[in-house]
Order: sequence, then C-alpha cells, then structure tokens
Amino acid sequence: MAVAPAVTNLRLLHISSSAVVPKQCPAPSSVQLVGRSSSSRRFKPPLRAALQTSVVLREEGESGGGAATLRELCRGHVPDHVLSRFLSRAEGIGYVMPTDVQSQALPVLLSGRDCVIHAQTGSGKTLAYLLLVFSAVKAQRSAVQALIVVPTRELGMQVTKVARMLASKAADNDLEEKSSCTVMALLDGGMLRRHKSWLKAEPPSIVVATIASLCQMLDKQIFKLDALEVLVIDEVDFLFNSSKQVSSLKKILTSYSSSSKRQTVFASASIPQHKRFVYDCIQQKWTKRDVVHVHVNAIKPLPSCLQHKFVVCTKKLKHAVLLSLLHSDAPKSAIVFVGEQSEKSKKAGNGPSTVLLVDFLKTSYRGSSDVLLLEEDMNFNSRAASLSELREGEGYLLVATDIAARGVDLPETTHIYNFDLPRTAVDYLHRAGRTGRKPFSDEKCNVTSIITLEERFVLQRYENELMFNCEEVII
Ligand SMILES: Nc1ncnc2c1ncn2[C@@H]1O[C@H](COP(=O)(O)OP(=O)(O)OP(=O)(O)O)[C@@H](O)[C@H]1O
Repeated sequence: MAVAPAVTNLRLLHISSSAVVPKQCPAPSSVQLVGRSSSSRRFKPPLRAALQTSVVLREEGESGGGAATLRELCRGHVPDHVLSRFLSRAEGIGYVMPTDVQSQALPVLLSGRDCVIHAQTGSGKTLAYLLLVFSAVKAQRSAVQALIVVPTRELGMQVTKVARMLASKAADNDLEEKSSCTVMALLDGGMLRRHKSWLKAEPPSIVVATIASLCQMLDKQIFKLDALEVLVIDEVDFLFNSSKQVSSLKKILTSYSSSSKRQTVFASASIPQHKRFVYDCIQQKWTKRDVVHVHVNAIKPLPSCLQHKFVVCTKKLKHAVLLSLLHSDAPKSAIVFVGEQSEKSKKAGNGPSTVLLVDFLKTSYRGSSDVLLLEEDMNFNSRAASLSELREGEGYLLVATDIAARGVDLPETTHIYNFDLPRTAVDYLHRAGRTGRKPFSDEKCNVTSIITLEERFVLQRYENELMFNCEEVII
C-alpha cells in the first residue's frame, strides 16, 4: 500500500477488558503487548501468543466518538485525492464526525495493519473499510486492487452503491479524472457474460463480489488477484458458518491471493469465539501475524437505542397479535421477520408462511405503508424490485426471511417484529440491528418478538447472551 503513515501517540489498550489499561506504544510495527486475560490461560501457548496481538489502538485524545472529525482523523494518513474527493463526497452526504468504530478502526487500517473490525450493527463499519480501499487503490493502474466479499446480493448492491457514490466524479471536473476509480459488482444473479468482457477489456480497481460469482471468474482465470492490495470480508462469521461458501472463502484467502502481499480486513457485528478466530487468522495465514482485533462496545453487543419487547400467545393467534401490534405501534417503516418454512410443512402441502403472511397483511392491515416481500426463493429481479421500492417509498412494511438480516441498511426502519423467533442469539442480534441505524440519533427503536409460552426460555437465553432486557407486552 502506498500510504503507510507513522501513527504517533498511540495508546495500547487490552481488548478483552472494558476497563482498559493504557500503555505508550512507539509505532504499530513494534507494538508492545500488554496483560493477558485470565481466560487465555486455558489455551495452548501458540493461541496465547496470538491472543496477545489482539489489541485495540486508539489515537491519544480520540476516544470513540471524540472531538476529531473524519477529515482530521484521515489527514496525513491518506493520499490528498482521498481527502479532496472521497472525503468531500462523504461530508456532502453528512458523514462529518466519525462513529466510534471509525475512530478506533481508521488509525489501524490506515497504518497498513490487518484488522478484524468487530462492532455493533449500524455502527458504520462500511465507511471505515471503504476509506482504506480508496486510499490503497491507484486509479491509473489497470488491475483489480481491492476486493470486498459479501454474503448476499442485497448487501453487495448496497456496498457498491455507497462506494460508487463516494467515488463519483463531480460534473465537469476533469482534475478528478486522475483519481477516478471504477467499482464492479460481481454478484449472484448478475450478467456474468457482460462482466467477463468488462474484466478482460479494462479491469476495475474495486470489485464487490459474492463468493459463487467471484470463484466462477477466478476458476476460469477471467481475472487474477495478483495486484490485490486490500481484501475485505464483510459479515465474516456468516461466510465461515455457511457450509456452501466456506471452502471457497478459504481458497480466496490463501490460494488466489496471499496474506503477506495484501492487507486483510474482516468485519462483522458478531464474531462468536473471537479470540479463537484471531488465532485461526494467524495460524491459517488468512492474515499476517500482527492482525489487530478492534472490538467496539465489547460489553454491549446491541445498540442501546433499541427497546426489546415480547408478547406471549398461541401459534394460532400470532397473525392477530401482529395485526394488533401494528395498529397500536403504527410504524412508518417496519420489518417483520419470518422463519424459513420447515420441510414438514412443505411436505404437508402448506404454502410458504411468508407469502401467507403477506396475503393476510394486504387484506387486513389498514396502515399507510406498502406490504412487500423479500426472501431467498424469489428471483433476483423481484428481490431487487422489492428493495428499490423500499428505498424509494414513503414508508414500508417488509415481510422478510433472514436474507434481510445481514448488513442491509434501511435507516428509516423503526420497528422490527420477530413473527417467528430467530434460531440463534446471533440471528436475533442481526435482525434487531436492522433498526437503530442512525449513528448520532437519540430516536428509540423497537424490537418485538411474538412467542409461545414454550419459547420464553429461548428468548431469555438470548437476553443473557446478548445482555438486554425484554419487557412483556400484554394485549
Ligand atoms: N460518520 C457517519 N456519520 C453519519 N452517518 C454514518 C456515518 N458512518 C456511517 N453512517 C451511516 O450509518 C448507517 C450504518 O452504517 P453501516 O451500514 O456501515 O453499518 P454497519 O456497521 O456495516 O452495520 P451492519 O453490521 O448491520 O452491517 C448507514 O446508514 C450509514 O449511512
């Protein structure tokens, strides 16, 4: 990477403690390691050594959400054209102050270190890694220099949109031509033949890709990752958990490109067993040895603006309860999460519960919002149409499966309803995180789960694991 600024005045903070222990640190390349959590004693020596590298770096006086602006945070650490172009564009759309994760991750990212960005949903991880990408990419070079891997087409479209918006050239400004970089979305359901010609004719600087489409191109050697400067894996825990995607992901990390030649960034709001993950990153050579784990709000995994509620009823009454909640809450924009239909229910010839719920709401709900559907079984065009309708409409009531739970940014959403309880605490966290996505807003948002009496203990388990309190609503 061209920009490898000396980060001065850094304080070194131990990651696993909320009461952090500051120590002076001369430069990122010679980070002194501090204390060790008692839990690390359980691990074998190599893991302990890896854990000791998992630290958070912050600049002196820039504790999360401090007084420094994004521009001040980047000045001196990014090339001038990033300040004059991408950052100006960011400021134009209202990103002036950094969020906590941006304050903490940017000094690490811009110092050239590999990084695991681990911070709440809606905390602004995307802009943090995009600023690194724009700093690393040289527009004049005709090669793919940055690759952002995402789990779904929907998230890919969103990241591409933000990247293109930041990269867009001001009208009639030829001076900007020099720094213009192209962003390609290589996503499942896209026109791969067209992408093939584009990649061959003039490779884009930045590719945002889902794994299947990406590997199709790499396997056929349509393009290579020889010139890769930055590799970002967004929603990393989801990709590693997906039996369909994990082996290809490992190939991207170790065979198609090498961690010694690129900067590697992992991002997610949930990285279960994160110490083990950091250890694996080093052992498996997914990252370099001095990878930094930036863990923001470690003791509060869910945004504090969320109010969690639940209603107990029988399965048969769930539709009526949802309707009653919608009428009393009158949300302008809400998402109703529905579980996947079981094989047993399919075999019994029942229709998909998502479709049945949409039909029910279309006939019974008298709210002002349009009722829309987003689920895996829809074709890609219908999925895209649903999302653009949502973004353009005045308000929405979206019925969705967990496909909408990861990364999708619909900041107007104020209410989440779990029509079916999520299968795991991590799924609860990501569903809940589709609301409360305005970083500097005090607005309270609601997450309401409709559960049977038997499910109460499951929800309690999620409350313990994610450290939140759920209040009962009696209807
Ligand atoms: N510095 C900033 N100032 C104001 N708004 C910001 C800033 N950075 C990001 N945002 C806004 O915050 C919202 C959430 O950002 P983003 O989608 O990057 O979150 P995330 O951390 O990736 O969340 P998730 O884990 O759910 O994917 C977006 O609507 C984005 O426009």
